[in-house]
Amino acid sequence: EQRLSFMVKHYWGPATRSIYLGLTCLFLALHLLLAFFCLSVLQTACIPPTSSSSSSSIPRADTQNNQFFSHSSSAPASWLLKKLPTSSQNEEHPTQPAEAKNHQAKGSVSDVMDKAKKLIDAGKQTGKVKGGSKLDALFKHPLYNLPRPELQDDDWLLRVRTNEDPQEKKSDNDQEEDYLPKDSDWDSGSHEEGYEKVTWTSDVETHPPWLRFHLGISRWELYNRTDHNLVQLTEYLATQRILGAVQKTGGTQLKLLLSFPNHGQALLKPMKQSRDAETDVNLFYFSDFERHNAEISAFHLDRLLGFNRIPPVIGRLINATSEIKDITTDHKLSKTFFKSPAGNVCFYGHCEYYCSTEHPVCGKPDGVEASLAAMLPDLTLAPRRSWRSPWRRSYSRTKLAQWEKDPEYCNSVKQTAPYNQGTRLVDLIDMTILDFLMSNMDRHHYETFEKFGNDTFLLHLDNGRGFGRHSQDEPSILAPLKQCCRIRHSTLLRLRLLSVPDFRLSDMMRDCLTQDPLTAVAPLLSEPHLAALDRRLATILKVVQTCQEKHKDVLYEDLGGYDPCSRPYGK
Ligand SMILES: Nc1ncnc2c1ncn2[C@@H]1O[C@H](COP(=O)(O)OP(=O)(O)OP(=O)(O)O)[C@@H](O)[C@H]1O
Ligand SMILES: [Mn+2]
Repeated sequence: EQRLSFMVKHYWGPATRSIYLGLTCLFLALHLLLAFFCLSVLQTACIPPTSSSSSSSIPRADTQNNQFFSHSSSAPASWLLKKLPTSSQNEEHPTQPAEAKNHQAKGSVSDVMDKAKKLIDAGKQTGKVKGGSKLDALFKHPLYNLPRPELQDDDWLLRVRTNEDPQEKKSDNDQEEDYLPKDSDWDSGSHEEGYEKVTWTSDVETHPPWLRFHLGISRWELYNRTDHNLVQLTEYLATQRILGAVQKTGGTQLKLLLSFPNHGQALLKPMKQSRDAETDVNLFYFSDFERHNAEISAFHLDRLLGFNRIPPVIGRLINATSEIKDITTDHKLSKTFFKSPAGNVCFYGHCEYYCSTEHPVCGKPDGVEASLAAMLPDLTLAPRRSWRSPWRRSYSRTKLAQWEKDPEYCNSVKQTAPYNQGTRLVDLIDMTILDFLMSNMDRHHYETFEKFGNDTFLLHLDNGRGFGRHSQDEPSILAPLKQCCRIRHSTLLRLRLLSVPDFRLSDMMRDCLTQDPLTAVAPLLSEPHLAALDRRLATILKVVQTCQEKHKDVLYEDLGGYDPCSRPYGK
């Protein structure tokens, strides 16, 4: 430093020197100011205004856990090109985005600072600007950008086989099926009428949105929220020409499998009753109608909670005549079409519940509101396991389930595989929270991808029976949380964030839902349904608080020493 000041003295005049000093002071002052903003913004966002005891319940960790990294979001398929036995082979794959390598540094102090800077900008906007920017600010919050373990090759559900893949690999212990054939195989498929000729290669750029979605599924989530492909996928579902529509078997109510020209598919659930109809109080949960707007809203709610465990769902106005009746190859389905006394096109299909002339799906005159969910990869490529929920209802008008009779029920669940290790129990609690918020009593089963064994997320499929009643809550849905008194730390912090006025869950949901095409017809959730979300969120937070007053190990620590609320600077 002496040398430097000597040089400054030697070469620069006294005037320049004072400018130099002034600039240094300004630089330091700006940094102090920045630090001050970071603290204030992060603290207001993380600590709810009402709870004074809550901050003490957040354990403070002192070290940054360096084993955590976040993974690249932009080009998931490039990770799947093939198994890479050594790191040196990495260089052979120029398709791996440079970004992926840069992301290795994520989770570091500088990264947290980066996020904090962005937050300051976002924080300045909140309150001033309406709607959308609050949602942006929410998703920019560190709680929605937590460092994740770096994904290994076997953390991806599927991978693309490339020409360089040695043939003998198949004879290894490697049992996995490769997702895409070799590039040279592309041309050999037979072509069905209307379907596009497949021109995909291992290059991500050539993949349609549905394929990118499949290739982006990982061990811990169904999609990466920041992946640009999600926007393309939702647009794709909303606009693609419908080439095929057949009834999908499995389950109890009517649903259709749609096919698109580039071989993508969607699961359609039609609107069967007026959108705002509250479920009849005398109907059992298992007799309740499925609602298309519940499927759409559940996707957004799950995403807002930071889970990312529901396949993307959008709303679409379907022409029952030209987009179903005229094109279907399903004769049993086409036979159920009729014209109602009012002159509307109706159909009812074949299924266990509500598939009759008395419960038809009717257009106005042929426009039918429906939810379209992106299809998961075919079961032959990515088999799934279905698990019976330990808190499954009895599905009987008279019998009670074991969990309804035994207050110590959770103790036995906690000792039973797979709930006795890993994240399975807290994953189930996450699902419980989602279900209580939307009042879904119909979660009898859940599914996982077989490939990932027990160390994986739970798919939250089938949400059609949520959002049935806004005037009433269903406390029994919270039984797993109440009985086990266990919750992921990150989940709890996000729930608290969503109860802060700036990020109120109902406001966030309203904003998310306005992005859906069907909002043009009518809001997907009425105001009473949105208000019910805030009320139920408060109930969940109260249940957790009661747990914390009675028990010690309520929080499942998943932040790995990273606490975005108490230590915004890492060190
Ligand atoms: N997006 C999806 N992609 C692929 N398969 C799906 C998707 N959503 C649901 N499924 C599968 O379709 C089956 C039936 O769907 P769903 O559970 O929604 O119908 P349902 O009629 O409500 O069933 P149930 O009466 O059993 O509740 C599910 O078991 C699930 O495995
Ligand atoms: Mn169902």
